[in-house]
Amino acid sequence: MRYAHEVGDVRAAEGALMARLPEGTLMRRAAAGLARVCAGLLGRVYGADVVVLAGSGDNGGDALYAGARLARRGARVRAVAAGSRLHQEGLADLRAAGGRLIDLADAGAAVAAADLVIDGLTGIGGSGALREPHATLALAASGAGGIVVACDVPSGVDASSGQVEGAAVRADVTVTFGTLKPGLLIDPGASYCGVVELVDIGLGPYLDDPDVVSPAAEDVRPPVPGPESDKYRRGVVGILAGGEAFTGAAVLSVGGAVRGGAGMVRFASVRPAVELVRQRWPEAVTTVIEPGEKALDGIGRVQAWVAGPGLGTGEDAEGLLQAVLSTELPVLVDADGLTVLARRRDLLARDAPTLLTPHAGELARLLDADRGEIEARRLEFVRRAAAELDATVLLKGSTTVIAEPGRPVRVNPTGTSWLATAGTGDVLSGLTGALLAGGLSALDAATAGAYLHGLAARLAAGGASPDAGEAPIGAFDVITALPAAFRTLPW
Ligand SMILES: NC(=O)C1=CN([C@@H]2O[C@H](COP(=O)(O)OP(=O)(O)OC[C@H]3O[C@@H](n4cnc5c(N)ncnc54)[C@H](O)[C@@H]3O)[C@@H](O)[C@H]2O)[C@@H](O)CC1
Ligand SMILES: Nc1ncnc2c1ncn2[C@@H]1O[C@H](COP(=O)(O)OP(=O)(O)O)[C@@H](O)[C@H]1O
Ligand SMILES: [K+]
Repeated sequence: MRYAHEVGDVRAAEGALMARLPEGTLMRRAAAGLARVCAGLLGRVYGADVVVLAGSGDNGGDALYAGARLARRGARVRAVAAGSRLHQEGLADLRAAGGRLIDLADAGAAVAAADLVIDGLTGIGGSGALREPHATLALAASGAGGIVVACDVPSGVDASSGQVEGAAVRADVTVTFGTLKPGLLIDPGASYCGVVELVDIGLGPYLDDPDVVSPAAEDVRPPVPGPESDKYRRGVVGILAGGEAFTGAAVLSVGGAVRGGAGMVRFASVRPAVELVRQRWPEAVTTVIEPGEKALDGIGRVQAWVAGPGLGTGEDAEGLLQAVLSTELPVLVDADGLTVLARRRDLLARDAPTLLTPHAGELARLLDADRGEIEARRLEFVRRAAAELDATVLLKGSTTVIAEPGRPVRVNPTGTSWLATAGTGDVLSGLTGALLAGGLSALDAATAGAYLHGLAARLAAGGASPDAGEAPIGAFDVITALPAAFRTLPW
Protein backbone atom coordinates (compact mmCIF):
# COMPACT_ATOMS: atom_id res chain seq x y z
CA MET A 1 0.00 0.00 0.00
CA ARG A 2 1.27 3.49 -0.77
CA TYR A 3 0.06 6.30 1.50
CA ALA A 4 -0.72 9.92 0.72
CA HIS A 5 -1.47 12.86 3.00
CA GLU A 6 -3.10 16.17 2.31
CA VAL A 7 -1.24 19.43 2.79
CA GLY A 8 -2.66 20.21 6.26
CA ASP A 9 -1.45 16.85 7.60
CA VAL A 10 1.98 17.29 5.99
CA ARG A 11 2.39 20.71 7.58
CA ALA A 12 1.30 19.47 11.00
CA ALA A 13 3.78 16.58 10.86
CA GLU A 14 6.52 18.86 9.62
CA GLY A 15 5.84 21.27 12.49
CA ALA A 16 6.06 18.49 15.07
CA LEU A 17 9.28 17.10 13.59
CA MET A 18 10.92 20.49 13.08
CA ALA A 19 10.38 21.37 16.73
CA ARG A 20 12.80 18.55 17.61
CA LEU A 21 15.48 19.28 15.01
CA PRO A 22 17.96 22.11 14.40
CA GLU A 23 16.62 24.72 11.99
CA GLY A 24 17.02 23.91 8.32
CA THR A 25 17.46 20.15 8.85
CA LEU A 26 14.36 19.14 6.93
CA MET A 27 15.14 21.34 3.99
CA ARG A 28 18.67 19.94 3.86
CA ARG A 29 17.30 16.40 3.88
CA ALA A 30 14.82 17.24 1.12
CA ALA A 31 17.48 18.98 -1.00
CA ALA A 32 19.93 16.11 -0.55
CA GLY A 33 17.30 13.62 -1.74
CA LEU A 34 16.37 15.81 -4.68
CA ALA A 35 20.01 16.29 -5.72
CA ARG A 36 20.63 12.53 -5.42
CA VAL A 37 17.77 11.74 -7.79
CA CYS A 38 18.90 14.46 -10.24
CA ALA A 39 22.46 13.13 -10.20
CA GLY A 40 21.19 9.63 -10.90
CA LEU A 41 19.15 10.89 -13.85
CA LEU A 42 22.08 12.84 -15.27
CA GLY A 43 24.52 9.98 -14.94
CA ARG A 44 27.46 12.34 -15.25
CA VAL A 45 26.98 15.49 -13.14
CA TYR A 46 30.29 17.13 -14.00
CA GLY A 47 29.73 19.58 -16.85
CA ALA A 48 25.96 19.07 -16.95
CA ASP A 49 23.80 22.11 -17.68
CA VAL A 50 21.20 22.54 -14.94
CA VAL A 51 18.52 25.24 -14.63
CA VAL A 52 16.66 25.81 -11.35
CA LEU A 53 13.26 27.52 -11.55
CA ALA A 54 12.80 28.99 -8.08
CA GLY A 55 9.64 30.46 -6.59
CA SER A 56 9.69 32.56 -3.43
CA GLY A 57 8.73 29.85 -0.95
CA ASP A 58 10.46 26.86 0.61
CA ASN A 59 9.90 24.83 -2.57
CA GLY A 60 12.26 27.27 -4.26
CA GLY A 61 14.60 26.87 -1.27
CA ASP A 62 14.75 23.10 -1.72
CA ALA A 63 15.48 23.52 -5.41
CA LEU A 64 18.23 26.11 -4.84
CA TYR A 65 19.96 23.95 -2.20
CA ALA A 66 19.74 20.95 -4.55
CA GLY A 67 21.21 23.09 -7.33
CA ALA A 68 24.08 24.02 -5.01
CA ARG A 69 24.80 20.33 -4.39
CA LEU A 70 24.92 19.65 -8.11
CA ALA A 71 27.15 22.71 -8.65
CA ARG A 72 29.60 21.34 -6.05
CA ARG A 73 29.82 18.19 -8.18
CA GLY A 74 30.80 20.23 -11.24
CA ALA A 75 27.45 21.02 -12.87
CA ARG A 76 26.89 24.42 -14.49
CA VAL A 77 23.88 25.61 -12.49
CA ARG A 78 21.82 28.67 -13.32
CA ALA A 79 18.76 29.78 -11.37
CA VAL A 80 15.76 31.82 -12.46
CA ALA A 81 13.77 33.75 -9.85
CA ALA A 82 10.03 33.76 -10.38
CA GLY A 83 8.76 36.78 -8.47
CA SER A 84 10.60 39.37 -6.47
CA ARG A 85 11.76 37.30 -3.50
CA LEU A 86 13.92 34.19 -3.30
CA HIS A 87 14.88 31.87 -0.47
CA GLN A 88 17.94 33.85 0.66
CA GLU A 89 19.94 31.07 2.35
CA GLY A 90 19.29 28.76 -0.62
CA LEU A 91 20.46 31.42 -3.06
CA ALA A 92 23.55 32.16 -0.95
CA ASP A 93 24.40 28.45 -0.89
CA LEU A 94 24.00 28.19 -4.67
CA ARG A 95 26.23 31.21 -5.21
CA ALA A 96 28.84 29.88 -2.79
CA ALA A 97 28.89 26.66 -4.82
CA GLY A 98 29.54 28.56 -8.07
CA GLY A 99 25.97 28.76 -9.38
CA ARG A 100 24.45 32.02 -10.52
CA LEU A 101 21.17 33.83 -10.99
CA ILE A 102 20.12 34.76 -14.53
CA ASP A 103 17.52 37.25 -15.77
CA LEU A 104 13.97 36.16 -16.35
CA ALA A 105 14.33 37.32 -19.96
CA ASP A 106 17.01 34.66 -20.52
CA ALA A 107 15.03 31.86 -18.87
CA GLY A 108 13.39 30.46 -22.01
CA ALA A 109 16.66 29.89 -23.85
CA ALA A 110 18.35 28.50 -20.73
CA VAL A 111 15.51 26.04 -20.07
CA ALA A 112 15.45 24.92 -23.70
CA ALA A 113 19.18 24.16 -23.67
CA ALA A 114 19.42 22.58 -20.20
CA ASP A 115 20.24 18.92 -19.61
CA LEU A 116 18.04 19.06 -16.53
CA VAL A 117 15.48 21.53 -15.20
CA ILE A 118 14.48 21.56 -11.52
CA ASP A 119 10.97 22.90 -10.99
CA GLY A 120 10.92 24.70 -7.65
CA LEU A 121 8.22 27.24 -8.51
CA THR A 122 5.54 26.06 -6.06
CA GLY A 123 5.12 23.00 -3.87
CA ILE A 124 2.50 22.27 -1.26
CA GLY A 125 2.06 26.03 -0.78
CA GLY A 126 0.82 26.57 -4.34
CA SER A 127 -2.83 27.51 -4.68
CA GLY A 128 -5.02 28.24 -7.67
CA ALA A 129 -3.82 28.75 -11.22
CA LEU A 130 -0.14 29.69 -11.56
CA ARG A 131 0.34 33.44 -11.88
CA GLU A 132 2.95 35.11 -14.10
CA PRO A 133 5.82 34.65 -14.58
CA HIS A 134 5.33 31.18 -13.07
CA ALA A 135 2.85 30.07 -15.73
CA THR A 136 5.17 30.98 -18.62
CA LEU A 137 8.11 29.30 -16.91
CA ALA A 138 6.00 26.19 -16.31
CA LEU A 139 5.12 26.02 -20.00
CA ALA A 140 8.76 26.51 -20.96
CA ALA A 141 9.79 23.66 -18.63
CA SER A 142 7.09 21.41 -20.06
CA GLY A 143 8.53 21.91 -23.54
CA ALA A 144 12.16 21.52 -22.46
CA GLY A 145 14.34 19.05 -24.31
CA GLY A 146 16.20 17.90 -21.20
CA ILE A 147 14.96 16.02 -18.13
CA VAL A 148 12.39 17.89 -16.02
CA VAL A 149 12.36 17.12 -12.29
CA ALA A 150 9.57 18.54 -10.14
CA CYS A 151 10.46 19.38 -6.55
CA ASP A 152 7.78 17.90 -4.24
CA VAL A 153 4.86 18.57 -6.64
CA PRO A 154 4.77 19.69 -10.29
CA SER A 155 4.05 23.41 -10.03
CA GLY A 156 0.48 24.17 -11.03
CA VAL A 157 -0.83 20.88 -9.60
CA ASP A 158 -2.82 21.16 -6.38
CA ALA A 159 -1.03 18.82 -3.99
CA SER A 160 -4.10 17.83 -1.99
CA SER A 161 -6.55 17.24 -4.82
CA GLY A 162 -4.69 16.87 -8.12
CA GLN A 163 -6.64 19.76 -9.58
CA VAL A 164 -4.88 21.71 -12.35
CA GLU A 165 -6.45 25.08 -13.02
CA GLY A 166 -4.07 26.52 -15.61
CA ALA A 167 -0.51 25.92 -16.76
CA ALA A 168 1.44 23.23 -14.90
CA VAL A 169 4.88 21.68 -15.22
CA ARG A 170 4.97 18.35 -17.07
CA ALA A 171 7.70 16.50 -15.23
CA ASP A 172 9.61 13.36 -16.12
CA VAL A 173 10.23 12.69 -12.44
CA THR A 174 8.63 14.15 -9.31
CA VAL A 175 10.71 13.92 -6.14
CA THR A 176 8.35 14.26 -3.21
CA PHE A 177 9.23 14.55 0.46
CA GLY A 178 8.05 12.73 3.59
CA THR A 179 4.87 11.21 2.14
CA LEU A 180 2.99 11.13 -1.15
CA LYS A 181 0.36 13.80 -1.73
CA PRO A 182 -3.05 12.79 -3.18
CA GLY A 183 -2.54 15.12 -6.14
CA LEU A 184 0.39 12.97 -7.28
CA LEU A 185 -1.87 9.90 -7.54
CA ILE A 186 -5.08 11.35 -8.95
CA ASP A 187 -5.64 12.85 -12.42
CA PRO A 188 -5.36 15.38 -13.78
CA GLY A 189 -2.41 16.06 -11.40
CA ALA A 190 -1.03 12.53 -11.60
CA SER A 191 -0.57 12.81 -15.34
CA TYR A 192 1.89 15.70 -14.83
CA CYS A 193 4.19 13.83 -12.41
CA GLY A 194 6.07 11.30 -14.50
CA VAL A 195 7.76 8.80 -12.18
CA VAL A 196 7.19 9.66 -8.51
CA GLU A 197 10.16 9.19 -6.15
CA LEU A 198 9.58 9.44 -2.41
CA VAL A 199 12.41 10.85 -0.27
CA ASP A 200 12.28 9.96 3.42
CA ILE A 201 12.85 13.04 5.60
CA GLY A 202 11.80 11.40 8.86
CA LEU A 203 8.17 12.57 8.80
CA GLY A 204 6.70 9.06 9.19
CA PRO A 205 6.21 8.90 12.97
CA TYR A 206 4.52 12.30 12.99
CA LEU A 207 1.98 11.63 10.25
CA ASP A 208 -1.65 10.77 11.03
CA ASP A 209 -3.58 8.07 9.20
CA PRO A 210 -3.39 8.58 5.43
CA ASP A 211 -6.13 10.46 3.58
CA VAL A 212 -5.59 8.41 0.44
CA VAL A 213 -4.03 4.99 -0.18
CA SER A 214 -3.01 3.22 -3.35
CA PRO A 215 -2.96 -0.59 -3.19
CA ALA A 216 -0.14 -2.76 -4.50
CA ALA A 217 -0.54 -6.31 -5.84
CA GLU A 218 -0.16 -7.82 -2.36
CA ASP A 219 -3.12 -5.76 -1.12
CA VAL A 220 -5.41 -7.33 -3.70
CA ARG A 221 -6.76 -10.57 -2.26
CA PRO A 222 -9.48 -12.26 -4.25
CA PRO A 223 -11.08 -15.29 -2.59
CA VAL A 224 -9.16 -18.51 -3.30
CA PRO A 225 -11.03 -21.81 -3.59
CA GLY A 226 -9.86 -24.50 -1.14
CA PRO A 227 -10.38 -28.27 -0.94
CA GLU A 228 -13.74 -27.76 0.77
CA SER A 229 -15.02 -25.37 -1.88
CA ASP A 230 -17.98 -26.03 -4.09
CA LYS A 231 -19.70 -23.71 -6.50
CA TYR A 232 -22.14 -22.42 -3.87
CA ARG A 233 -19.51 -21.81 -1.21
CA ARG A 234 -17.32 -19.93 -3.71
CA GLY A 235 -20.15 -17.45 -4.18
CA VAL A 236 -23.08 -17.17 -6.51
CA VAL A 237 -23.49 -13.79 -8.16
CA GLY A 238 -26.84 -12.68 -9.55
CA ILE A 239 -26.71 -10.39 -12.56
CA LEU A 240 -29.68 -8.29 -13.57
CA ALA A 241 -28.61 -6.68 -16.82
CA GLY A 242 -29.54 -6.17 -20.46
CA GLY A 243 -32.92 -5.37 -21.92
CA GLU A 244 -34.73 -5.28 -25.23
CA ALA A 245 -32.38 -2.53 -26.44
CA PHE A 246 -28.98 -3.44 -24.96
CA THR A 247 -27.99 -7.08 -24.87
CA GLY A 248 -24.21 -6.65 -25.20
CA ALA A 249 -23.84 -5.12 -21.74
CA ALA A 250 -25.29 -8.30 -20.27
CA VAL A 251 -22.87 -10.55 -22.16
CA LEU A 252 -19.91 -8.44 -21.00
CA SER A 253 -21.03 -8.25 -17.37
CA VAL A 254 -21.61 -12.01 -17.21
CA GLY A 255 -18.18 -12.54 -18.81
CA GLY A 256 -16.52 -10.40 -16.16
CA ALA A 257 -18.21 -12.46 -13.44
CA VAL A 258 -17.34 -15.85 -14.98
CA ARG A 259 -13.66 -14.88 -15.30
CA GLY A 260 -13.79 -13.07 -11.94
CA GLY A 261 -14.03 -16.31 -10.00
CA ALA A 262 -17.75 -16.68 -9.31
CA GLY A 263 -18.78 -20.20 -8.28
CA MET A 264 -21.89 -19.63 -10.34
CA VAL A 265 -23.42 -16.78 -12.29
CA ARG A 266 -27.21 -16.52 -12.22
CA PHE A 267 -28.39 -14.24 -14.98
CA ALA A 268 -31.88 -12.75 -15.13
CA SER A 269 -33.22 -10.63 -17.97
CA VAL A 270 -35.69 -10.38 -20.83
CA ARG A 271 -35.64 -13.13 -23.44
CA PRO A 272 -33.34 -11.56 -26.11
CA ALA A 273 -30.62 -10.86 -23.54
CA VAL A 274 -30.94 -14.34 -22.01
CA GLU A 275 -30.63 -15.97 -25.44
CA LEU A 276 -27.48 -14.04 -26.23
CA VAL A 277 -25.88 -14.71 -22.86
CA ARG A 278 -26.67 -18.44 -23.17
CA GLN A 279 -24.89 -18.58 -26.51
CA ARG A 280 -21.75 -16.87 -25.29
CA TRP A 281 -21.62 -18.06 -21.68
CA PRO A 282 -23.17 -21.51 -21.36
CA GLU A 283 -21.76 -21.52 -17.80
CA ALA A 284 -24.40 -19.02 -16.68
CA VAL A 285 -27.69 -20.20 -15.20
CA THR A 286 -30.37 -18.04 -16.79
CA THR A 287 -33.90 -16.94 -15.98
CA VAL A 288 -36.21 -15.12 -18.38
CA ILE A 289 -38.07 -12.14 -16.95
CA GLU A 290 -41.33 -11.48 -18.79
CA PRO A 291 -42.21 -7.88 -19.70
CA GLY A 292 -44.02 -6.18 -16.81
CA GLU A 293 -42.56 -8.58 -14.24
CA LYS A 294 -41.11 -6.75 -11.26
CA ALA A 295 -40.24 -9.51 -8.85
CA LEU A 296 -37.25 -11.85 -8.88
CA ASP A 297 -39.00 -15.01 -7.70
CA GLY A 298 -37.65 -18.33 -8.81
CA ILE A 299 -34.15 -17.16 -9.61
CA GLY A 300 -32.50 -19.14 -6.83
CA ARG A 301 -30.14 -18.06 -4.10
CA VAL A 302 -27.29 -15.65 -4.68
CA GLN A 303 -24.72 -14.09 -2.34
CA ALA A 304 -24.54 -10.73 -4.12
CA TRP A 305 -26.24 -8.87 -6.95
CA VAL A 306 -25.04 -6.79 -9.87
CA ALA A 307 -27.82 -4.62 -11.27
CA GLY A 308 -27.94 -2.15 -14.07
CA PRO A 309 -25.77 -2.66 -17.18
CA GLY A 310 -28.03 -2.19 -20.22
CA LEU A 311 -31.10 -2.68 -18.01
CA GLY A 312 -33.01 0.35 -19.27
CA THR A 313 -34.43 3.08 -17.11
CA GLY A 314 -38.18 2.56 -17.43
CA GLU A 315 -40.75 1.30 -14.96
CA ASP A 316 -39.80 -2.38 -15.33
CA ALA A 317 -36.14 -1.63 -14.68
CA GLU A 318 -37.06 0.47 -11.66
CA GLY A 319 -39.23 -2.29 -10.22
CA LEU A 320 -36.52 -4.92 -10.66
CA LEU A 321 -33.86 -2.65 -9.17
CA GLN A 322 -36.14 -2.05 -6.21
CA ALA A 323 -36.55 -5.82 -5.78
CA VAL A 324 -32.79 -6.33 -5.73
CA LEU A 325 -32.14 -3.45 -3.35
CA SER A 326 -34.83 -4.65 -0.96
CA THR A 327 -32.87 -7.87 -0.34
CA GLU A 328 -30.40 -8.10 2.52
CA LEU A 329 -27.57 -8.93 0.15
CA PRO A 330 -24.63 -6.82 -1.07
CA VAL A 331 -25.63 -5.07 -4.30
CA LEU A 332 -23.48 -3.43 -6.95
CA VAL A 333 -25.40 -0.86 -9.00
CA ASP A 334 -23.97 0.30 -12.34
CA ALA A 335 -24.98 2.13 -15.52
CA ASP A 336 -28.77 2.34 -16.09
CA GLY A 337 -29.30 1.28 -12.49
CA LEU A 338 -27.52 4.48 -11.43
CA THR A 339 -29.73 6.57 -13.71
CA VAL A 340 -32.77 5.07 -11.99
CA LEU A 341 -31.22 5.76 -8.57
CA ALA A 342 -30.74 9.41 -9.49
CA ARG A 343 -34.55 9.76 -9.35
CA ARG A 344 -35.09 7.09 -6.66
CA ARG A 345 -32.41 7.82 -4.07
CA ASP A 346 -34.84 6.45 -1.49
CA LEU A 347 -33.93 2.95 -2.75
CA LEU A 348 -30.50 3.40 -1.18
CA ALA A 349 -31.96 3.34 2.33
CA ARG A 350 -30.90 -0.21 3.20
CA ASP A 351 -28.70 -1.98 5.75
CA ALA A 352 -26.75 -4.34 3.49
CA PRO A 353 -23.65 -3.09 1.63
CA THR A 354 -24.26 -1.09 -1.55
CA LEU A 355 -21.51 -0.46 -4.08
CA LEU A 356 -22.11 2.16 -6.77
CA THR A 357 -19.81 2.25 -9.81
CA PRO A 358 -20.54 5.48 -11.72
CA HIS A 359 -18.47 7.26 -14.34
CA ALA A 360 -18.37 11.05 -13.99
CA GLY A 361 -21.54 11.56 -16.05
CA GLU A 362 -23.52 9.12 -13.92
CA LEU A 363 -22.20 10.64 -10.71
CA ALA A 364 -23.14 14.09 -12.00
CA ARG A 365 -26.74 12.89 -12.28
CA LEU A 366 -26.66 11.24 -8.85
CA LEU A 367 -25.30 14.34 -7.11
CA ASP A 368 -26.87 16.95 -9.38
CA ALA A 369 -23.35 18.23 -10.02
CA ASP A 370 -21.32 19.19 -13.07
CA ARG A 371 -19.47 16.43 -14.94
CA GLY A 372 -16.45 18.63 -15.71
CA GLU A 373 -16.09 19.63 -12.07
CA ILE A 374 -16.21 15.97 -11.02
CA GLU A 375 -13.43 15.10 -13.48
CA ALA A 376 -11.34 18.04 -12.22
CA ARG A 377 -11.88 17.22 -8.51
CA ARG A 378 -12.43 13.45 -8.33
CA LEU A 379 -11.32 13.09 -4.71
CA GLU A 380 -13.74 15.68 -3.39
CA PHE A 381 -16.69 14.29 -5.35
CA VAL A 382 -16.13 10.62 -4.60
CA ARG A 383 -15.98 11.45 -0.89
CA ARG A 384 -19.09 13.57 -1.16
CA ALA A 385 -20.91 10.79 -3.01
CA ALA A 386 -20.03 8.18 -0.39
CA ALA A 387 -21.16 10.49 2.42
CA GLU A 388 -24.38 11.72 0.79
CA LEU A 389 -25.46 8.37 -0.63
CA ASP A 390 -24.17 6.38 2.37
CA ALA A 391 -22.63 3.78 0.07
CA THR A 392 -19.28 2.59 -1.20
CA VAL A 393 -18.61 4.53 -4.39
CA LEU A 394 -16.18 3.58 -7.16
CA LEU A 395 -15.78 6.54 -9.52
CA LYS A 396 -14.48 5.36 -12.90
CA GLY A 397 -12.37 7.33 -15.34
CA SER A 398 -8.77 8.26 -16.02
CA THR A 399 -8.04 7.64 -12.33
CA THR A 400 -10.46 5.29 -10.59
CA VAL A 401 -11.07 6.32 -6.97
CA ILE A 402 -13.04 4.41 -4.35
CA ALA A 403 -14.58 5.94 -1.23
CA GLU A 404 -16.46 4.63 1.77
CA PRO A 405 -17.56 6.83 4.66
CA GLY A 406 -14.87 7.04 7.34
CA ARG A 407 -12.14 5.29 5.33
CA PRO A 408 -9.17 6.62 3.38
CA VAL A 409 -9.98 6.93 -0.32
CA ARG A 410 -8.41 4.18 -2.40
CA VAL A 411 -6.80 5.13 -5.70
CA ASN A 412 -6.42 2.40 -8.30
CA PRO A 413 -2.85 2.22 -9.63
CA THR A 414 -3.54 0.10 -12.73
CA GLY A 415 -5.45 0.93 -15.91
CA THR A 416 -4.72 2.50 -19.26
CA SER A 417 -6.46 5.03 -21.42
CA TRP A 418 -7.12 2.19 -23.90
CA LEU A 419 -9.89 1.28 -21.44
CA ALA A 420 -11.87 4.29 -22.59
CA THR A 421 -14.02 2.19 -24.92
CA ALA A 422 -17.65 1.12 -24.75
CA GLY A 423 -18.44 -1.90 -22.64
CA THR A 424 -15.38 -2.08 -20.42
CA GLY A 425 -17.42 -0.74 -17.50
CA ASP A 426 -19.84 -3.65 -17.90
CA VAL A 427 -16.91 -6.07 -17.53
CA LEU A 428 -15.88 -4.29 -14.32
CA SER A 429 -19.38 -4.65 -12.89
CA GLY A 430 -19.48 -8.43 -13.35
CA LEU A 431 -15.91 -8.93 -12.14
CA THR A 432 -16.46 -6.86 -9.01
CA GLY A 433 -19.81 -8.54 -8.38
CA ALA A 434 -18.12 -11.95 -8.44
CA LEU A 435 -15.63 -10.72 -5.83
CA LEU A 436 -18.49 -9.40 -3.66
CA ALA A 437 -20.29 -12.75 -3.93
CA GLY A 438 -17.03 -14.45 -2.97
CA GLY A 439 -17.13 -12.69 0.38
CA LEU A 440 -15.01 -9.55 -0.02
CA SER A 441 -16.34 -6.37 1.55
CA ALA A 442 -17.66 -3.73 -0.85
CA LEU A 443 -14.47 -1.71 -0.40
CA ASP A 444 -12.14 -4.67 -0.98
CA ALA A 445 -14.18 -6.01 -3.91
CA ALA A 446 -14.09 -2.57 -5.55
CA THR A 447 -10.34 -2.31 -4.92
CA ALA A 448 -9.57 -5.77 -6.31
CA GLY A 449 -12.01 -5.38 -9.20
CA ALA A 450 -10.55 -2.07 -10.35
CA TYR A 451 -6.99 -3.37 -9.95
CA LEU A 452 -7.51 -6.57 -11.93
CA HIS A 453 -9.63 -4.85 -14.59
CA GLY A 454 -6.99 -2.17 -15.16
CA LEU A 455 -4.22 -4.74 -15.24
CA ALA A 456 -6.11 -6.99 -17.66
CA ALA A 457 -6.58 -3.99 -19.96
CA ARG A 458 -2.86 -3.19 -19.81
CA LEU A 459 -1.97 -6.80 -20.60
CA ALA A 460 -4.49 -6.88 -23.45
CA ALA A 461 -3.28 -3.60 -24.94
CA GLY A 462 0.39 -4.40 -24.40
CA GLY A 463 0.39 -7.92 -25.81
CA ALA A 464 2.42 -10.91 -24.65
CA SER A 465 5.90 -9.54 -25.19
CA PRO A 466 7.13 -6.66 -23.03
CA ASP A 467 8.84 -5.16 -26.10
CA ALA A 468 5.67 -5.09 -28.16
CA GLY A 469 3.94 -1.75 -28.55
CA GLU A 470 0.34 -1.16 -27.56
CA ALA A 471 -2.81 -1.68 -29.56
CA PRO A 472 -6.45 -0.70 -29.18
CA ILE A 473 -8.60 -3.19 -27.30
CA GLY A 474 -12.28 -3.95 -26.99
CA ALA A 475 -14.19 -4.86 -23.84
CA PHE A 476 -14.04 -8.57 -24.68
CA ASP A 477 -10.24 -8.44 -24.77
CA VAL A 478 -10.34 -7.30 -21.14
CA ILE A 479 -12.38 -10.37 -20.20
CA THR A 480 -9.96 -12.62 -22.09
CA ALA A 481 -6.97 -11.10 -20.29
CA LEU A 482 -8.45 -11.46 -16.78
CA PRO A 483 -6.85 -14.86 -16.07
CA ALA A 484 -3.43 -13.42 -16.94
CA ALA A 485 -4.11 -10.48 -14.62
CA PHE A 486 -5.07 -12.81 -11.73
CA ARG A 487 -1.89 -14.82 -12.33
CA THR A 488 0.28 -11.79 -11.53
CA LEU A 489 -1.04 -11.67 -7.94
CA PRO A 490 1.12 -13.09 -5.14
CA TRP A 491 -2.00 -15.03 -3.94
N1 LIG B 1 6.26 20.87 4.77
C1 LIG B 1 7.29 20.03 4.79
O1 LIG B 1 7.24 18.98 5.43
C2 LIG B 1 8.52 20.35 4.09
C3 LIG B 1 8.49 21.31 3.10
N2 LIG B 1 9.51 21.51 2.31
C4 LIG B 1 9.33 22.30 1.09
O2 LIG B 1 8.54 23.43 1.30
C5 LIG B 1 7.53 23.48 0.34
C6 LIG B 1 6.41 24.31 0.87
O3 LIG B 1 6.94 25.61 1.02
P1 LIG B 1 6.05 26.90 1.21
O4 LIG B 1 5.09 26.68 2.32
O5 LIG B 1 6.96 28.04 1.34
O6 LIG B 1 5.19 26.98 -0.10
P2 LIG B 1 5.64 26.89 -1.63
O7 LIG B 1 7.06 27.20 -1.82
O8 LIG B 1 5.11 25.61 -2.16
O9 LIG B 1 4.74 28.01 -2.28
C7 LIG B 1 4.59 29.26 -1.69
C8 LIG B 1 5.03 30.36 -2.60
O10 LIG B 1 4.42 30.22 -3.86
C9 LIG B 1 3.64 31.36 -4.17
N3 LIG B 1 2.43 30.89 -4.85
C10 LIG B 1 1.42 30.14 -4.34
N4 LIG B 1 0.50 29.90 -5.28
C11 LIG B 1 0.96 30.48 -6.41
C12 LIG B 1 0.42 30.59 -7.72
N5 LIG B 1 -0.75 30.04 -8.05
N6 LIG B 1 1.13 31.27 -8.65
C13 LIG B 1 2.32 31.83 -8.34
N7 LIG B 1 2.86 31.76 -7.10
C14 LIG B 1 2.19 31.11 -6.16
C15 LIG B 1 3.34 32.00 -2.85
O11 LIG B 1 3.13 33.38 -3.03
C16 LIG B 1 4.62 31.71 -2.08
O12 LIG B 1 5.61 32.61 -2.39
C17 LIG B 1 7.21 22.03 0.07
O13 LIG B 1 6.52 21.81 -1.12
C18 LIG B 1 8.60 21.46 0.05
O14 LIG B 1 9.20 21.64 -1.21
C19 LIG B 1 10.79 20.79 2.45
O15 LIG B 1 11.81 21.73 2.50
C20 LIG B 1 10.92 19.91 3.63
C21 LIG B 1 9.77 19.62 4.42
N1 LIG C 1 -9.12 8.03 -19.85
C1 LIG C 1 -9.20 6.86 -19.23
N2 LIG C 1 -8.09 6.28 -18.72
C2 LIG C 1 -8.16 5.09 -18.10
N3 LIG C 1 -9.32 4.40 -17.91
C3 LIG C 1 -10.44 4.93 -18.37
C4 LIG C 1 -10.46 6.19 -19.04
N4 LIG C 1 -11.73 6.46 -19.38
C5 LIG C 1 -12.48 5.42 -18.95
N5 LIG C 1 -11.71 4.51 -18.33
C6 LIG C 1 -12.15 3.23 -17.73
O1 LIG C 1 -12.91 2.53 -18.71
C7 LIG C 1 -14.06 1.95 -18.13
C8 LIG C 1 -15.28 2.57 -18.81
O2 LIG C 1 -16.43 2.30 -18.11
P1 LIG C 1 -17.82 2.98 -18.46
O3 LIG C 1 -17.65 4.45 -18.58
O4 LIG C 1 -18.81 2.47 -17.51
O5 LIG C 1 -18.11 2.44 -19.93
P2 LIG C 1 -19.27 1.49 -20.46
O6 LIG C 1 -20.52 1.96 -19.80
O7 LIG C 1 -19.28 1.71 -21.94
O8 LIG C 1 -18.93 0.11 -20.11
C9 LIG C 1 -13.95 2.21 -16.64
O9 LIG C 1 -13.30 1.13 -16.01
C10 LIG C 1 -13.09 3.46 -16.58
O10 LIG C 1 -12.39 3.59 -15.36
K1 LIG D 1 7.49 22.27 -7.72
